[in-house]
Amino acid sequence: MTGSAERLIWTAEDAREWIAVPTADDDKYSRGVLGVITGSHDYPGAAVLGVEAAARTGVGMVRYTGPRAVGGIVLARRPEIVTQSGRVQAWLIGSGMNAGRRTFVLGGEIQQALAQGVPTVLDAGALDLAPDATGPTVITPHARELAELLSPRSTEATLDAIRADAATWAARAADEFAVTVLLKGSTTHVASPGSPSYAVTDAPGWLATAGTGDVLAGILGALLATNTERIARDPALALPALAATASFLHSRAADLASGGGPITALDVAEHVPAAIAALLRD
Ligand SMILES: NC(=O)C1=CN([C@@H]2O[C@H](COP(=O)(O)OP(=O)(O)OC[C@H]3O[C@@H](n4cnc5c(N)ncnc54)[C@H](OP(=O)(O)O)[C@@H]3O)[C@@H](O)[C@H]2O)[C@@H](O)CC1
Ligand SMILES: Nc1ncnc2c1ncn2[C@@H]1O[C@H](COP(=O)(O)OP(=O)(O)O)[C@@H](O)[C@H]1O
Repeated sequence: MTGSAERLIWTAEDAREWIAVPTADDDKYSRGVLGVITGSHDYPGAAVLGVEAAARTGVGMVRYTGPRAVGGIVLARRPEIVTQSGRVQAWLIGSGMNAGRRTFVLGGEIQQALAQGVPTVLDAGALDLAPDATGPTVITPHARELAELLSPRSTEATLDAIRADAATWAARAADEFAVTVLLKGSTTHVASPGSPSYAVTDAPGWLATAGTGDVLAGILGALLATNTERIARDPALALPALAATASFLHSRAADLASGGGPITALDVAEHVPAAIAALLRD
């Protein structure tokens, strides 16, 4: 089995280093534009949640270019979102989509996005595209999705095996696809080829509710879009650090939203600004 045995717990001190705080010289384009292709007729909510989370993580602009009908729903929640195509610094693709129902047109648009080679998050219904990724890429499966992804390549990659040794399987998938892997769960494991592996611990169990993974993908997309220079300089350092930071912020936003009680996914997205402020303040 390949992959690093080293595993580090990601802390607030680590995460703080990866928040790009805007300066007086910044404008919306210099801060970074995140392109988003998510949601579907079946799961429009996933697009709303990811876009909400990205916008609240802090980014110059979010361009939503997923299915047009979904774009109307996204705009109804967030009029700040731009639905015209244009240049982007990073992509978030796949939340709320079904790979088996990808139309020819949508598949072409996703391939065009991937061909740009900019930092990309592949979630849910775009995980099958991990082998096609050309740029710096983070995939964000949960254990079942990772089993589906790996099982054609390894008969050992069962759901039970992955649950029993999540860190090792995250590292194995990272090597297999040459991407950064963020494997979701009560502990989230981040692995990247040639880099140390990180674990994000202490997430509240209340996070186990529909749509919180879509929120995490949005947070990560915004972090990639706002850190493109650091990613270009040293992708092996930056990608796993940004993935672990996204998971850390997600968890802290959930704590703030919860106060010890239940949460919804949208509550988590709404508390991301306070989680970032606390990180920068403390
Ligand atoms: N608001 C939105 O738009 C939201 C949109 N979302 C979007 O949904 C998409 C799919 O996401 P998902 O990972 O949840 O996979 P999903 O195919 O549903 O299930 C996988 C497998 O789980 C199992 N299973 C099912 N029910 C079970 C049960 N009661 N108890 C135990 N097991 C159960 C069942 O397997 P089985 O047990 O049948 O073998 C099933 O095959 C993804 O694109 C995501 O972004 C979500 O984020 C939610 C909010
Ligand atoms: N028991 C748990 N304790 C803490 N966090 C959890 C737990 N179960 C799941 N999570 C987190 O909740 C999120 C669920 O994401 P995901 O499985 O993609 O759900 P969805 O597809 O509904 O958005 C992930 O960030 C995961 O790490």
